[in-house]
Amino acid sequence: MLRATDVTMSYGSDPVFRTLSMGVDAGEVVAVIGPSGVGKTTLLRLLSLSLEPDEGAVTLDGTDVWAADESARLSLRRRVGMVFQEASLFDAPVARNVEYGLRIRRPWRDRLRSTVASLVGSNSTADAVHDALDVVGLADAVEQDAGSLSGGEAQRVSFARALAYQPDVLLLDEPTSDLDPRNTAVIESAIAAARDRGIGVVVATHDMHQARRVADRVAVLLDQGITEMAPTEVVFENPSDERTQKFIDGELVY
Ligand SMILES: Nc1ncnc2c1ncn2[C@@H]1O[C@H](COP(=O)(O)OP(=O)(O)OP(=O)(O)O)[C@@H](O)[C@H]1O
Repeated sequence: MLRATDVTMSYGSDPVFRTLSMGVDAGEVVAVIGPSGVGKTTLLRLLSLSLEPDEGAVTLDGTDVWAADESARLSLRRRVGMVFQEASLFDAPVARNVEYGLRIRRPWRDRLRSTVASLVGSNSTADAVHDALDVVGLADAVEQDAGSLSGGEAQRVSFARALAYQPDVLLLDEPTSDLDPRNTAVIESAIAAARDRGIGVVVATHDMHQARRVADRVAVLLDQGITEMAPTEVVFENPSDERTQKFIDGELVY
């Protein structure tokens, strides 16, 4: 569904990727693993359609995103949600924070439709907010002020905000690196719930155990490219690339 093909990318004269290719399909979880500084965040920015590659193509359902005009690109971008390493909520009730994702991401026609629906008593926005919060175990926190949440709860609300508007693809950048095991488990089960709803999920993580727990396929990012992309068991049990094996065995020092 979402694909980067032969992408080359540099910051100034510093190359990050050379002819990198990878993708995610609907209803699967792909984990991107690799050492710190290898380019996981840069890859997610490419997949979020906010960073244009120097060369190569990023396509969503076959449409070349950077060959499309500005308004088509905006529509494509709306189909992709992102959760960052740190939650950034504003000081308002939890429900308002989750709703915010719906408001900024939906095209204006949908927004108008949902405003009209709420006027006639059918409140699809409230349902979507409640449903997304339920997935992260915070349905009871709708009225709570976001400023009073713990770090882990705030991250769960960030996830709910991204989930609420039903993206086709969800990108997660180290979503649990600051969380305790309980909040990590909640986010991991929310990842599975997103997958079960047909969303394609890409999660960048430095935690190989997490990749093993959540992913259907794993992409290994090393040496300015994907050295291996395969079903999770294959990558961990029987990788075909020697560098992948060394990375997984902890023998590659960066
Ligand atoms: N805006 C930028 N301008 C210049 N260089 C950048 C920029 N963003 C990232 N880089 C460099 O590109 C490389 C890849 O960075 P990136 O943040 O994508 O890696 P990462 O794998 O996500 O790292 P980490 O796991 O530490 O977050 C790094 O060398 C980084 O210093």
